[in-house]
Amino acid sequence: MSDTNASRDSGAQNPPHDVAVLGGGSFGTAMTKVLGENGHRVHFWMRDQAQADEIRKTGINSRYMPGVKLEGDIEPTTDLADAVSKAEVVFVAIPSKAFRAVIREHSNDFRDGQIVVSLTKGIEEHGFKLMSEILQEEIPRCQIGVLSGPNLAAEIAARDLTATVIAAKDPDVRRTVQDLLGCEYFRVYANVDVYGVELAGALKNIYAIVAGLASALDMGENAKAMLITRGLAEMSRFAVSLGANPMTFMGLAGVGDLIVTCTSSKSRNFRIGYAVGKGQNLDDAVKELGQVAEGIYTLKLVKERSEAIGIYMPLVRGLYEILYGNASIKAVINSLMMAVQNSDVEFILPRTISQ
Ligand SMILES: NC(=O)c1ccc[n+]([C@@H]2O[C@H](COP(=O)([O-])OP(=O)(O)OC[C@H]3O[C@@H](n4cnc5c(N)ncnc54)[C@H](O)[C@@H]3O)[C@@H](O)[C@H]2O)c1
Ligand SMILES: O=P(O)(O)OC[C@H](O)CO
Repeated sequence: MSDTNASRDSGAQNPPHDVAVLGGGSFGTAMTKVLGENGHRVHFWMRDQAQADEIRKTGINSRYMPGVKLEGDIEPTTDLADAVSKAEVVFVAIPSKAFRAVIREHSNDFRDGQIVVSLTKGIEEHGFKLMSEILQEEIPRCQIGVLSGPNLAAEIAARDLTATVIAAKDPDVRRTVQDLLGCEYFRVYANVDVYGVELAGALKNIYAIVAGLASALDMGENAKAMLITRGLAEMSRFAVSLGANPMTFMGLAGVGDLIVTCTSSKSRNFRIGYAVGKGQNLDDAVKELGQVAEGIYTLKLVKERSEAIGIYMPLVRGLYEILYGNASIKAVINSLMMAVQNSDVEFILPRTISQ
């Protein structure tokens, strides 16, 4: 599908490139739209032939982004090897549960030095691996990056002002992705803390579910602020203990993404929490959503991991008890509010400040 009228009026300065986007869901579609509008030729891979045919014919991915027209030089395809072979840079928006399998099956199709950027905000079940670690293991000869931030797909597709973060060790990767994606409504910041940026994107989904629950129960604005702030403290404590930079959690990929997913019903994780808060059972809520809510899987993994390494995460534990342990929401709230362990200490202050 090619549209000669599609322009780079959105502000990108660099010449057009061939890029691939893997994953035909909401976020793959949103990123394809940005890249197409920036004038790049986008090889947009999805597994469903009918969906690829629809996009080729109408420019619309009606299952995941109804009413949104993809403009520009977009090539929908179900041939992943072909998409990857033509691309200078590959963006991967495949849910974490399927991420490794797809990359492994096609690992020989990637080239030495090819830039591969994960857009996925999840953790692999076995071994607590992040997506960039999977890329490193499966296609070690590629240059790897991670994109994360407060990035609701529907708002990006509507060209609402948005900022994101590209994290990569290599400055060329960071600059290339900034050039490809940046435009008048999409601003791309850079960070070297790949692990922190990526882990923040996965962790915030847990607190979005908590915030959805709180919203369903009409808990009020004070409670919302408490949950977001204590969620930030909890996720930073966990991530820093695993090697992330604490400053990352003060940025877009940390507190920024936490705010947007904890305050918007456009977040699928928030919607799962809301549905459960209104009395729906988790499986039914997931079925009704019909899209991925990574937080329900991340929650289990983070609970196990935090207990294994001795990091105090009361919100994670409480949500786990509600979603997987049949605890009543009221009982969990009560135990969280009355907990004594650590709860009266907001920060462990540096000695110079506390004295
Ligand atoms: N939607 C957003 O606002 C948003 C924003 C930033 C990051 N993300 C992240 O992007 C990732 C993808 O999310 P999404 O919003 O596109 O999900 P989605 O539920 O909208 O779509 C998921 C897509 O993955 C495809 N898929 C599932 N299993 C597959 C497999 N085995 N092989 C190939 N394709 C498969 C589905 O067919 C579908 O096209 C998630 O990790 C999510 O956290 C989403
Ligand atoms: O819809 P969610 O909950 O998967 O959140 C989407 C993005 O991660 C928001 O930045």
